[in-house]
Amino acid sequence: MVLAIDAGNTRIKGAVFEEDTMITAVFFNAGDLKSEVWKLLDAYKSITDMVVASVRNLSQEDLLSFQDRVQVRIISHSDTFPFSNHYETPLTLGIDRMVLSAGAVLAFPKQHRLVIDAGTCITYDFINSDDQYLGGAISPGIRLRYAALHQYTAKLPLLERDTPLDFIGRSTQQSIHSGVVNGVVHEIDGFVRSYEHDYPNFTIILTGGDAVFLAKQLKNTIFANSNFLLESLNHIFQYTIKND
Ligand SMILES: Nc1ncnc2c1ncn2[C@@H]1O[C@H](COP(=O)(O)OP(=O)(O)OP(=O)(O)O)[C@@H](O)[C@H]1O
Ligand SMILES: CC(C)(CO)[C@@H](O)C(=O)NCCC(=O)O
Ligand SMILES: [K+]
Repeated sequence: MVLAIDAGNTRIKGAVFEEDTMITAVFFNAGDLKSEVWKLLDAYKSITDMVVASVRNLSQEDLLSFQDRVQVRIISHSDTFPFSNHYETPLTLGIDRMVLSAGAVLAFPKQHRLVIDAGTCITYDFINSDDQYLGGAISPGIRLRYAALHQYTAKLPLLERDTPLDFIGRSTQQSIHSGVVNGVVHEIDGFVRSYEHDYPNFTIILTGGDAVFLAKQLKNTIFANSNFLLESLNHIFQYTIKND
């Protein structure tokens, strides 16, 4: 069994895989990494490997403390990925974006793919059918947009994510919901249209903490897979790392 760890900007996600099947998944804060991982290692004695993708500075000491129990593999830029990286600054490309792109190549061979990760940030990653990673975009995520409106103004309240009633916001609250949520929906629909202009056919993968919420509101029929990064970590492990 494999324990996949996705250390995102806001929270950490962990999942246990038996071959291609996810057995369990948990969310926790960075401060609870050690105790939460040990809980899983104790509950699933067959876990032999732990694969970690992190965009944050995790305590190396914490990670190394698991070494006696499992083989710890921290994904880095020097690992082998199933695409050629055409980013102009490949070493600054986020590890999460690299893992998602690798997962897209492995799960959807021989086609153009657009990965949209709606998390703390919204990232767009495009990998063409020749398995060349071209790049994409980074914009603020939904929670970040609500927080920024509140933090950088005197009058705007901090609101929780909610579906806008209409594109015309008829109150301060409705204006904020429309601006943030419809703004993101139009952004995604707009990016998809731009890509469609250059690439008539491509597979869209929508993931991240806001994926399910957004899928309901997008014009395009896009299915959300909230676990795509964890599944990609498992995929990378099964198909590449294990044989290294
Ligand atoms: N319990 C939750 N805690 C935080 N964000 C949540 C939660 N449930 C849904 N969300 C939504 O998920 C988004 C954050 O996504 P996610 O959890 O994927 O971020 P993350 O852990 O920082 O990962 P990443 O850095 O990969 O984006 C927020 O915009 C928020 O609206
Ligand atoms: C954009 C984020 C913060 C999204 O998690 C992460 O992928 C990251 O830190 N990226 C580095 C910059 C880049 O990808 O070009
Ligand atoms: K993200």
